[in-house]
Amino acid sequence: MEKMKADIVEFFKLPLEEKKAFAQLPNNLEGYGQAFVVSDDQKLDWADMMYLITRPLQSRNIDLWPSQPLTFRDSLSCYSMKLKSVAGTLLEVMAKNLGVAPEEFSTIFQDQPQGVRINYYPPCPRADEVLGLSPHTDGSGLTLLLQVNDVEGLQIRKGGNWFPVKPLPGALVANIGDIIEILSNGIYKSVEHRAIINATEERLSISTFHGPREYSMVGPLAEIVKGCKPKYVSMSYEEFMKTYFSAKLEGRSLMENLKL
Ligand SMILES: O=C(O)CCC(=O)C(=O)O
Ligand SMILES: [Fe+2]
Repeated sequence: MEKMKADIVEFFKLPLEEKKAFAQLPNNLEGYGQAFVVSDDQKLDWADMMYLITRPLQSRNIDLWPSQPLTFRDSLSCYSMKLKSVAGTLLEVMAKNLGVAPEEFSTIFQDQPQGVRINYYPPCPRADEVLGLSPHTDGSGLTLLLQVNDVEGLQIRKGGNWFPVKPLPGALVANIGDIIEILSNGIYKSVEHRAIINATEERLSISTFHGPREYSMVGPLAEIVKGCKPKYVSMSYEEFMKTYFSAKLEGRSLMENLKL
C-alpha cells in the first residue's frame, strides 16, 4: 500500500509532457486524462485522473501503465492482487448476508474484473466554487477506496446532508456500487458521494472498482425476488455501462431511472 501511494505521488509530479505519454486515446477512458466528459461545453470537475484496467489479466493495456517511476507497474500489480482478495472476501460475506448461494455472486464476479482510478485533485484558491468530483454513485459492484494523503475531501450523502469521510492511515473505504444495489434488489444501497477541493493542498485517492464479468446480465437476483417484486430493470452489463457513462454525474438520478 505504501509503495503504491509513493509511486502515485511521484507519477503526478512528473512534467505534463511525460504524463501525456500515457494519455487516454480518443473515445477511451483508459489512461491519463479526465473522467466523465460528456459534452464540450460542460464545466469540468477540478481533477486529473488515470484509469487503468487491472483485471482480468488479459485485459491489461500495459502500454498505458506508467513506466515512471520505475516501480509503478509492479506496485500496481501487487496492489491489484491484494485488493482483489479483500473484495472477494467482502463479496462472499455480502452473498451470505443476502442469503444467496455464494456461487450466484462468484459467477457474476467471475475472474473479478477490476479497474483502478487514480484521482489527483490540485488545490484551488476558490475551492468552494469547484468540485473535485461531482456527486455520483459508482457503476461498480464494490469500490475499495484508498485516500493516498491525509487531506480530507471525500464526502458521503445521507438523509440530504453531506458527511466527511476522514482519511485513516492504512484503511480502505468500502463503497457499495450500483451493481450490488441492483443485484440485491435494493437491500444494499449504492452510496452517493463526491470529492471536494482543498484551497491550499493537493489531494490524491485511488478507487478500485470491482464489477461483473463481461456479458453478464445485471438484474435483481432470482433468489432475492422470490417472494417479492423486482425493483430494478435487468440489462446486460455492457448496456448498463453505456448508460452510466453517457449520463451526467448527478447523484442518484441514474439509479432512480433504473427503478421499476
Ligand atoms: O477521491 C475520492 O475520495 C472519491 C473518488 C471517487 O468517488 C471515484 O473515483 O469514483
Ligand atoms: Fe466514486
